[in-house]
Amino acid sequence: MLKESFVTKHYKLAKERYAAVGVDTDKVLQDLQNIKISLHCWQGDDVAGFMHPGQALTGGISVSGNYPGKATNPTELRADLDEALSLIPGKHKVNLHAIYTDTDEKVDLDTIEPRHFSSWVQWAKEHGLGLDFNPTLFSHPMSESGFTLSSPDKTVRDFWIEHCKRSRKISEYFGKELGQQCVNNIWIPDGMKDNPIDKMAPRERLKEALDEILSEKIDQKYTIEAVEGKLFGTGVESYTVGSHEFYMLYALTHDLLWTIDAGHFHPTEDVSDKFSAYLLFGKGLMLHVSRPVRWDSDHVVIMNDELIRITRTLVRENLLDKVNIGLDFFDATINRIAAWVIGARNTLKAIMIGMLAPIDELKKAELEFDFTKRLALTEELKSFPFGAVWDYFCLKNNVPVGEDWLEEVRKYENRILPERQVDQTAH
Ligand SMILES: C[C@H](O)[C@H](O)[C@@H](O)C(=O)CO
Ligand SMILES: [Mn+2]
Repeated sequence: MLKESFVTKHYKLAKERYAAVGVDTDKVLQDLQNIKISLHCWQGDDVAGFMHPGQALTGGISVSGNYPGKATNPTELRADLDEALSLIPGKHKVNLHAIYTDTDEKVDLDTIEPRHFSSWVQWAKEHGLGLDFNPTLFSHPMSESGFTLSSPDKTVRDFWIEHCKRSRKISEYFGKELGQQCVNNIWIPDGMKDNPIDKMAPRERLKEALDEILSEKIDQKYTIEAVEGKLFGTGVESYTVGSHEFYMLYALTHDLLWTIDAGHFHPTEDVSDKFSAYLLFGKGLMLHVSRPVRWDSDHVVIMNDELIRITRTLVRENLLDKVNIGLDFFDATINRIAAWVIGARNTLKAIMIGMLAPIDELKKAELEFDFTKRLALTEELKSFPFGAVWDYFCLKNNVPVGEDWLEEVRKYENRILPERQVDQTAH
């Protein structure tokens, strides 16, 4: 374990080094303190949820691995989230899916109500957390055809419209109870494995369904819809009804958020390039920070160039108050709590790295066509002592510095998870 005096001494040196290029590290730490990351609950149980135990994961997404000890009920999931959040500096949000109900009642997606999530609200209040929400339009008999809101079958469409309407009410409830806006993110898996004859009709049906879902006005102070497109999913390689262009334009014309999931584009696309293009016209974005490896594989977020490009863009272009940042990955080959901690700490650290730069000076150099200075300075910054600033941020937030958090996860794993293994085999 690093001594407090060691971390402080190193921070002082780093502060001096950054001051030499006009960067105020104390101000950066203040700004970083205000950043909220929405932690996706579904990393804790491999996107299973608690509504329909044993239901297979469908919708063209999949989780690989079978690491022992996954959460099997809301109490366990909240305990795991508590553990993860205790290792992540700052105050954050938790992102729930509709299948994460906490109730003894027999309830389905078209009958859920706010009260089925009251324990989550209670918990969020106790921990000073915000909540986000997602209707779940997959892993259900009504999505078996591969179509939900765009289905040609009216019974199927109506089921999902009802579910999405109810999800809005749950989001509104979260927003009212917690005093902060809840983002209600709609993603549907609809699409076709092979070439369709008609790409227009499913999109017309999706548009009509969304119009119907949103027909009741709800105060955006409490909740706002975000709509998430995708290039393709497994089994729907030829056509995705909710494509990027569809949702970008829907969000723009309906005063909503457009969700950009870093794993949902062609692997060579730079998603950070889309922020300024959209935000010149649109209200805001929901960002799903993920890591696609060759495709939408939902790997745990690491500190790679893609992540840095995303966070640097958010900082340099002053977009942090227009972009809601959430995580979206699911890996069961490693400890699930560690997965949250690694992804969240990396995202925060990458935002901090974006902030640790003489941005005004770099913008001035660019305006003056001094591309030599721009390149020289940005390259030098890559070896500045940002690690010492991060360690100090962790220390100030009373969370473990450096790799010490892993020891905490191991202790939790040894104390808590074996009991679950017994339970899981017993069922
Ligand atoms: C489980 C989520 O709804 C899902 O990850 C969604 O956000 C997505 O990205 C689907 O590929
Ligand atoms: Mn996503």
